Amino acid sequence: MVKICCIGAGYVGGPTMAVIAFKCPDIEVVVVDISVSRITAWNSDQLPIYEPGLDEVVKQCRGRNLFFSTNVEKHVAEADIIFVSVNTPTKTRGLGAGKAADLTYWESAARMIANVSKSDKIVVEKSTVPVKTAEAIEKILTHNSKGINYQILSNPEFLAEGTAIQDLFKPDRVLIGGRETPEGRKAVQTLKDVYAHWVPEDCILTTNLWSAELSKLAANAFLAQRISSVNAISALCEATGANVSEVAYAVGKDSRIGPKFLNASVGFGGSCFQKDILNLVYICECNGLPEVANYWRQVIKINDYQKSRFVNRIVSSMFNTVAGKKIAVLGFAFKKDTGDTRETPAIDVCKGLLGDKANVSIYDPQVTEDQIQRDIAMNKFDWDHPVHLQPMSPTAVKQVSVTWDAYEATKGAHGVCILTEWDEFKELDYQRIYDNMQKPAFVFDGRNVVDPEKLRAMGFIVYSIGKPLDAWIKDMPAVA
Ligand SMILES: NC(=O)c1ccc[n+]([C@@H]2O[C@H](COP(=O)([O-])OP(=O)(O)OC[C@H]3O[C@@H](n4cnc5c(N)ncnc54)[C@H](O)[C@@H]3O)[C@@H](O)[C@H]2O)c1
Ligand SMILES: O=c1ccn([C@@H]2O[C@H](COP(=O)(O)OP(=O)(O)O[C@H]3O[C@H](CO)[C@@H](O)[C@H](O)[C@H]3O)[C@@H](O)[C@H]2O)c(=O)[nH]1
Repeated sequence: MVKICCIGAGYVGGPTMAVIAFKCPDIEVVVVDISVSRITAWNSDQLPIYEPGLDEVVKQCRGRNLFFSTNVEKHVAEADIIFVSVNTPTKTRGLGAGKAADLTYWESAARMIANVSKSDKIVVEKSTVPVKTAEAIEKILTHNSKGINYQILSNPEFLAEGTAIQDLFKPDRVLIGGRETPEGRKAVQTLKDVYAHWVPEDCILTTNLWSAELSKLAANAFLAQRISSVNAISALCEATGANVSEVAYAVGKDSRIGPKFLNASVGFGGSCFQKDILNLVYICECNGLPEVANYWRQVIKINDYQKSRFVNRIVSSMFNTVAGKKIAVLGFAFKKDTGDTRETPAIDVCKGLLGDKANVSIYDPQVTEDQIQRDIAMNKFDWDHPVHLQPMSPTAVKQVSVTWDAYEATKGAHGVCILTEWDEFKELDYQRIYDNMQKPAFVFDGRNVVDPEKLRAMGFIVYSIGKPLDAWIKDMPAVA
């Protein structure tokens, strides 16, 4: 029986390995992690991450051919194929701080593999890494190899959170990069055979190592660029009376452009886009390509602009001050159908409102108060380290309250901001919300979830990203 071990039981390691175990009953899969609490949760009924469909997949194969363990070294030593899916945060100190990927966790995993291995291994980069990481890893592994043959493959993951199981069951493509040597090709074929259990052959792409590593960064940069493009246009729509949904629809009808990923929003969030673009920017700079670096940096600048533009709209609409006012925030996760808050635009929006002394009352169906308080207090990029290495829970910010009910959050509020596109926010009883709010009652829709005309008929003053402005808001000073 082929044995797979995955180092890192996070948002990627957990679901990807669960699906491999589910689709390949003839393979034993063990997911290992240094975080005891994560592994305990994977072995319980309350999985550490919320992802539609994940519970069923895990229940089907846990204890059969899927195992979660903290015994990292034992399972690495026994495995034929080792996936490495550990954190690759943005560096906060030293050379490349604020841009370059911090490969501390990757390097320590590679050194541990070199120390404990007694048989040949295929080591698979699952984490998103800078181009040429495989070369560095190869050096670490082979430096003291005791005659062991290591083959490094790059197999970046393209799943999106909230749809991870669907994406893994039916991926657009699986990408495998390897060395162009007989041993390298053999290793690529071995991994291809794993995916071939359920992925059609023509969807499994094989390339050289560097193409695979770079394709992951490039794909995320292209995706994020689409959002920044439509968000940039949303600002112009507001200035001119155009409607961003109509513009995006018309633009996306061009088959060369396509309709997906053109939803204007308060800004993109999530653990990947910003981190991976910063990483790309740094690689371009290191390769003497400042123009290319600046081109991609602009995608992040527009994203930051969109978030601050949103906060400024709120403050300027409400007589240029939110001090002492209750602002309800509906949605804190970075997108719907996940409890993940990493780099969520809600953090920046809440910090902006708190900076103007608002009282913020937050409701998200999947995010706990503890998580929200940690996120608001945490320094930039600290979130991307194993949980037990993150700073301890800080003193709670008193101006922030968290509820488990949208009506409670909005009761007595002066304004409501919608920051995540949870389906349930479309179905709320907005008349009830209006009746229980201070007047004038404002809705700031950062996800274009509500029908502005319906809410205006109830009496709300509504701001929807990229949509024609309410007369009230139009009269307020322009903001940036
Ligand atoms: N989240 C996504 O949607 C996504 C998608 C594609 C790629 N990626 C990439 O995959 C990688 C992992 O992302 P994630 O979201 O799963 O992160 P995560 O923080 O959820 O999981 C990483 C896990 O690795 C563990 N870990 C760190 N060092 C370890 C070590 N030396 N030994 C054992 N365990 C160790 C941590 O405790 C943590 O549980 C990153 O490089 C990320 O950029 C993420
Ligand atoms: O039209 C859109 C689409 C997305 N978003 C926002 O963009 C962010 C990212 O969304 P999404 O890409 O769906 O989720 P991620 O889980 O971050 O997935 C991205 O990042 C992963 C990690 O690298 C990749 O594997 C995926 O392919 C890539 O889509 C979220 O805040 C979304 O709300 C928009 O604002 N407008």
